[in-house]
Amino acid sequence: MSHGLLSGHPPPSIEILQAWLDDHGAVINSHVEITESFDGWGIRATETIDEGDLVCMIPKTAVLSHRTSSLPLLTLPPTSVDGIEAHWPILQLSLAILHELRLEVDSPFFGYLQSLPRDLILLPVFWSVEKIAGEDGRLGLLWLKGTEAERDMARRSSIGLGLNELNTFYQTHRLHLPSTKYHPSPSPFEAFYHAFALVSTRAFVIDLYHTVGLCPFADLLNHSSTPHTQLASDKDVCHICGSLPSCKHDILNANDVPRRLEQVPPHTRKIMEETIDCVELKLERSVRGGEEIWNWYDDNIGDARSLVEWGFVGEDFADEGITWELSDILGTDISFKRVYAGMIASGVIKDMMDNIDVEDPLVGLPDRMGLLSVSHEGQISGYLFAAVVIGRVLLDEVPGHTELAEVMRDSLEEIERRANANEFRGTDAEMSGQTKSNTNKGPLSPITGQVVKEIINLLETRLTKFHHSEHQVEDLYTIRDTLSSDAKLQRMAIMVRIHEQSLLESTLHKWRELLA
Ligand SMILES: C[S@@+](CC[C@H](N)C(=O)[O-])C[C@H]1O[C@@H](n2cnc3c(N)ncnc32)[C@H](O)[C@@H]1O
Repeated sequence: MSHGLLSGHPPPSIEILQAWLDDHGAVINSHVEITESFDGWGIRATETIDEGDLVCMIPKTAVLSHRTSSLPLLTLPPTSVDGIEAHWPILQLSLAILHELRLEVDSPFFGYLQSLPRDLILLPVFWSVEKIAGEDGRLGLLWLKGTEAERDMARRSSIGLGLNELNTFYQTHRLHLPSTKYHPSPSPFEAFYHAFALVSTRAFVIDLYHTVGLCPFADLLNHSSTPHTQLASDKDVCHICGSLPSCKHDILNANDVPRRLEQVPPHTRKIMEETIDCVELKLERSVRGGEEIWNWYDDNIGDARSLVEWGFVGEDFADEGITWELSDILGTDISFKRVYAGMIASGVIKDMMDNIDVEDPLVGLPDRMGLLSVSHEGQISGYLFAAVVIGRVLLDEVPGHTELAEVMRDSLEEIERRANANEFRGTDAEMSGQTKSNTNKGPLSPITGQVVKEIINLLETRLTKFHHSEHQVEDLYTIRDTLSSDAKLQRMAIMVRIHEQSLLESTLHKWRELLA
């Protein structure tokens, strides 16, 4: 079933978009052009453009947000979904876009809206809807079983962005959307899904007033983890009227400077009074003529997040890796969680990690505190290691903090020494008499042996959660390559699975070697 929006209009037109951008005061570098890329559009340089030059500058009045849309402001509904407040801007923007799409040519944003993808973007959240994603979606979801994408979807559902939550939200609001000339009756759910997918794949955080919005032209840039540019916008505007310079809503400090602008140097404040508030894309490195200009969408976008939020699987694979929840390791026993929380708070885990001085350690310290993960380099996070020691090895005999810290540190040192010696033997077996110490021979100490077995067990269990977990990575490539050409969703899902399975298996191999 179709969403029924902009049906009967000619296909997206670059000329109409360009005329609309001109009318709205957008400044576009004369050496860039819209080009075909990834089943859609992207932006390319026609000549070399230097670092620091502008790609585009879009007045905030041309940003489509719940503030610039004519949809009356909605109030936050009472809801049983925890955390929906944080996602209210996304849902509100989705409704605003739906309203503007329902206005069709009567929307002041029509010249922009007509340029957006017309078909519903098949994000995994819609894959279970048979009439939308069909058999490809159903089978694709099976391939996502046990992957980070499945966990990410569950997390989004818990904060109000799953399919059921979207349905409940739209069910509540659809009757309150104003009738329009072209859509006198409420639009079907697919129409809201379409608007939501546009937000998920192309909205930016704008500022305190607009919160999130669609930024015409800037949203044409495709993503890379080695981008040329990223969107810049002054965020600290007045949250009531959106003004960047001082306004009547401001609370002033003793020097009559608005508190929100205290950090801004006086000459910059003066410039703000005289210029139009815009969002900007400036080149952070130069780009050669003919090259596509890449944007940066967010930190930590790996396969799974990229698929769940943007509907594609890139080549970057650069997020937090494979993750666990604390309850996966410690169960529901609150006493283990207390001990673990105490170890984090007292900095013991960080100290333990700081003491390890080997090349390419098996256990590493991730940027995010408390992250339980296997990183893309195949490193177990120090937090995961600690949780395994506390919850799976010491079991009922959890000793005091000092003793526990010693057990963990000794065990980690033994593991890293052994791994290092294995590496040394593996790479330079002929060199004799250079084994680093006697502790690198013979069986591991009982506690360390147990820790290693538990980590192996954790990784093996994760592998069994996959759909058809008996398949080897080579089998998966074969399955992917023999899929019919229209099985796009399954193909993406299998790629996510292949990357995660390969990472788990190579990590597992290193830990099994410790027992060999
Ligand atoms: C902000 S839009 C970029 C413009 C979009 N290509 C268009 O035609 O309108 C983001 C969407 O572009 C596509 N995209 C962006 N970067 C990509 C990449 N590296 N690989 C594949 N698709 C990408 C995805 O469909 C994504 O949801």
